[in-house]
Amino acid sequence: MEKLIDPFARPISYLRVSVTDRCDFRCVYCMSENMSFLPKKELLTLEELDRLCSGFVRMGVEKLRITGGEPLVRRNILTFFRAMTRHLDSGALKELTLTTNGSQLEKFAQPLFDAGVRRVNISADTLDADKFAQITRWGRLPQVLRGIEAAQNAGLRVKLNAVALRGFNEDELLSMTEWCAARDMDLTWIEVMPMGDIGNEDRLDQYWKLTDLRARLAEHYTLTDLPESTGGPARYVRIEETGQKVGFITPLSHNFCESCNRVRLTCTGELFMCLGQEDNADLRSALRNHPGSDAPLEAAIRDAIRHKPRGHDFDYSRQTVDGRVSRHMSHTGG
Ligand SMILES: Nc1nc2c(ncn2[C@@H]2O[C@H](COP(=O)(O)OP(=O)(O)OP(=O)(O)O)[C@@H](O)[C@H]2O)c(=O)[nH]1
Ligand SMILES: C[S@@+](CC[C@H](N)C(=O)[O-])C[C@H]1O[C@@H](n2cnc3c(N)ncnc32)[C@H](O)[C@@H]1O
Ligand code: SF4
Ligand code: SF4
Repeated sequence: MEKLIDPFARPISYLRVSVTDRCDFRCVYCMSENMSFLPKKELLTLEELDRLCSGFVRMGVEKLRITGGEPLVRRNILTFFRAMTRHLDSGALKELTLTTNGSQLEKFAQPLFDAGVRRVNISADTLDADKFAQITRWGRLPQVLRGIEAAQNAGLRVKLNAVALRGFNEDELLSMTEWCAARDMDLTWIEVMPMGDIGNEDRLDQYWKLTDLRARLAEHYTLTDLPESTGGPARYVRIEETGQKVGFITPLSHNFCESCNRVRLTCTGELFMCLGQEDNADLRSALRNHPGSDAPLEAAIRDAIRHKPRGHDFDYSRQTVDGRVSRHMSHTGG
């Protein structure tokens, strides 16, 4: 079947899927404490998610990243992971992976490995238990640490994702780097993005520029730029002293969109062609209106890809948050 190519000749081979907007944490930069969630009937069923993802795989998607909200709080989510194993077995899908807050990994790490997952990105912005409770509001660090350990014991490669927050985790730059190095884990820093109204938090105050973070790291270690890219916004360096990889996701200070290879599906079946734009296509109707045939769904996907924009419009340069998008990260799936 003909592969998906967008108007800027970028092949679309990576689908990020948000399987729920719910979460057991309330990270201050992501959600308000009294966040309201979608009614269950709005969500795609696991069977519908399977049909959609399988359609994308037939059209050339080779990497599937499951995210949310917290993907592992979606009921029976393992059924979905196990259903995707058939695409790994056939060779059509090269990677099945997830981004998680780690809270449920003690229970899920082994079954995920058994379903074919080999790598997992776990989010943790601090290794201090009190600060962790403060930033996640509802999260508890020891539970996440047990989850990380379970993931490694199951054979999953772990990458830690940390949002760089000025005045919050600046002082942990070296200790977190060393903690990850000691456990053979890579570490990726993310700049905070203007997604969704989360009440009184001001992301401009929280914004810690990664060029500054990198310069501080370079005062202590020898950094070698790595040419590799996963087609996403992360750029990587190797720390020569520890051998580990450190990534920088700089959506605001670096333009990486030219090599974009991804689109994202929300838990309600909207396809967002770009994380930083509002334009989306309703795939749920194409799915529900044609239960017996996948052709209308495939046509809707192709049509959507024809509208993929060149890039995002986030801009902090004038010291106001321009180009912000109104939906939450947990809806689009960070
Ligand atoms: N602006 C922008 N940010 C993105 C995009 N994809 C990922 N991000 C950001 O990067 C964060 C981390 O992404 P991950 O879920 O760990 O995935 P990744 O970095 O693409 O993963 P790998 O490269 O496969 O390891 C996300 O939560 C987003 O904040 C994108 O397409 N555009
Ligand atoms: C939305 S979460 C979904 C998956 C899972 N709940 C987790 O936390 O890993 C995915 C990633 O988005 C990041 N994130 C959430 N809100 C963000 C924001 N406003 N700016 C930058 N990153 C954000 C989180 O830190 C996390 O690494
Ligand atoms: S970043 Fe992840 S863990 Fe934190 S509130 Fe958002 S979805 Fe939940
Ligand atoms: S901002 Fe949009 S175009 Fe740029 S990398 Fe992200 S999804 Fe792709």
